[in-house]
Amino acid sequence: MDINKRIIKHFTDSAELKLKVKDTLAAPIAAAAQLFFDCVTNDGKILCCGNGGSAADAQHFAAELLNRFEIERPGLAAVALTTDSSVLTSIANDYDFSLIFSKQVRALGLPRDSLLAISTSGHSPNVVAAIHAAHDRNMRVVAVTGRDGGEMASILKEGDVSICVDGRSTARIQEVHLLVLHCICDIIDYQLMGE
Ligand SMILES: O=C(CO)[C@@H](O)[C@H](O)[C@H](O)[C@H](O)COP(=O)(O)O
Ligand SMILES: [Zn+2]
Repeated sequence: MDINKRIIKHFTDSAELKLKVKDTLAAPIAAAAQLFFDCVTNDGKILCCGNGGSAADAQHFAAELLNRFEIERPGLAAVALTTDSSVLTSIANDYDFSLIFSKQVRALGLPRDSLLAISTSGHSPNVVAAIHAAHDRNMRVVAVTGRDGGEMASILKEGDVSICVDGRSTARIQEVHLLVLHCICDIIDYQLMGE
């Protein structure tokens, strides 16, 4: 395949996956936006985690809530658990990499807070552990996953929200995840400020 054809296939595959899942994901995306809206308007904060590209997504979402998305509004309480290298390296060094997020959730999480847990496989042990920690802290969870949702989808509780992108490629799933997170930002802004 020549390079131009490869590039066009990436664009086509990405657009096709977005169109394939849009109807199925509309309801869970709306539910996630409502959960986070209720959280941040009741003195709660959103803790966000994921690995690799999903760590970038967690940071991207936290920045758009804490600072701004597309309109002017008050900053909203969201924190990425992926950014403090001292915290991350000390937990991984002294305990285990699988605990880098859950230890932060146990230390920072309150029942009025919520967790955004992102994983394309749904199987990353540190994200799974963060969900268990959030449940132990009586927090609600929004799981943004791919494929069949993996272990993450199976451990969610009543009141949590599962947004599972039915795709096979990690990159394509991540591209839908970013759109999902932008939809959530837009709905929260709309609920707060109107058109
Ligand atoms: O961005 C990419 C691939 O597009 C990678 O960095 C990817 O996020 C990493 O391999 C992650 O460790 C994958 O973890 P997960 O999505 O299965 O939880
Ligand atoms: Zn990537």
